[in-house]
Amino acid sequence: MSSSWGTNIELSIFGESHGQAIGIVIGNLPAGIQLDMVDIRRQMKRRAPGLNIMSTPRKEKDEVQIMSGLMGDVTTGAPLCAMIYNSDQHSKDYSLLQECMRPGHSDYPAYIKYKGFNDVRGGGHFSGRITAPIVFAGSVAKQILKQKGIVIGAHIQSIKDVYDDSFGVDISSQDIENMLQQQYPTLNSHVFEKMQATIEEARINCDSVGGMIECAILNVPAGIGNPFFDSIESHLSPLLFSIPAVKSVSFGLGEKITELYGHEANDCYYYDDEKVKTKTNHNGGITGGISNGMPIIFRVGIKPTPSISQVQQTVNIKTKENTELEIIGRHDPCIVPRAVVVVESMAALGILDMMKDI
Ligand SMILES: Cc1cc2nc3c(=O)[nH]c(=O)nc-3n(C[C@H](O)[C@H](O)[C@H](O)COP(=O)(O)O)c2cc1C
Ligand SMILES: C=C(O[C@@H]1CC(C(=O)O)=C[C@@H](OP(=O)(O)O)[C@H]1O)C(=O)O
Repeated sequence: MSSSWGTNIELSIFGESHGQAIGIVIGNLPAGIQLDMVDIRRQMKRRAPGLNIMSTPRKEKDEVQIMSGLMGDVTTGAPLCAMIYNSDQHSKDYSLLQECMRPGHSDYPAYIKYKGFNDVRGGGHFSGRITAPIVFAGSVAKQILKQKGIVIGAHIQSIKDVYDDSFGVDISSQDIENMLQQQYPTLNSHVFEKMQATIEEARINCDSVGGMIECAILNVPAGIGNPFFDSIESHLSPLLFSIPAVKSVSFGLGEKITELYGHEANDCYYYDDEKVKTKTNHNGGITGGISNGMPIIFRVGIKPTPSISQVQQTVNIKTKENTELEIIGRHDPCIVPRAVVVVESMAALGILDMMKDI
């Protein structure tokens, strides 16, 4: 398995859900960056499991231990290595899953690829748990970007068929900061109750639900990105698709833009004092693969959590028989609320990697 990424900064993630620890090494960070560890802890808590009934009951503190790259709270320029020890593994929940393949999870393709040696416990290296170190790295990236005025924030766009509003063309940094005061950010403050009820109904029915997350990256100057293979879309998408359970990524209006005429889809320019802006932002702040100075807006679609406790049809890979599976154990009835900060983190890492002069 290769778990490395980056052209400017270098990321290498490691660990398994039921192993001793998970973590990340971040190479090529600038030296002399003062990190706000209180903010990092707050970001880690936005993702941490076990906080309420919308989440897996697995209890992990997700406390980050820095092994290298910091003196005091200031980066030294050496690889920044962060470890998070696992403490609440219930590995016996996975005994049957060594042979009965969970529909929708990585078990079957991973069994084939790794010849049955892969660790299925808690999802092993495929686990959503591996997004904890991503949130650490993303929080560092967000802090570096913030010093350049770049602000990133995401909200729950939908849970199943319950929808929040979408970002407006004139979304400001202050709006993002206000939105992020909520543990589970939405733009319409009334909608989360309905979302929560939808998640709870699925949970009670031994089922799960998915949804969408919308993310805004503000104040990226015009001119970042490249045509073709290293467009902003091309650079961010692999990171976003790396988040377990992500099934779609779209920028601006996404697929909806295909329903419009050209005169509706085009974002017309105007001068606001000396700054060039667009009246609409259907292209999500990117044209020709390059930032145009408007907010970069994208959406990520997350599938319903695969591990559900209803009876499902599957195969036993050892006995080579069709069988039924009732999964026991601890699982998120919906991944979306905990993944909001993961999406922001991936966005921050992708943009930081593209801004080579930072
Ligand atoms: C934050 C987070 C939490 C997750 N929690 C669970 C979970 O409790 N149970 C589960 O089966 N999958 C969970 N997943 C999703 C699986 O890890 C994912 O579906 C699986 O690795 C297969 O990958 P794929 O869905 O991208 O194909 C979670 C994902 C994330 C990002
Ligand atoms: C622990 C986390 O989520 C885990 C993600 C996960 C999966 O299959 O992705 C399966 C579950 O693991 P376990 O069976 O050990 O409880 C979740 O709890 C976390 O996100 O920190």
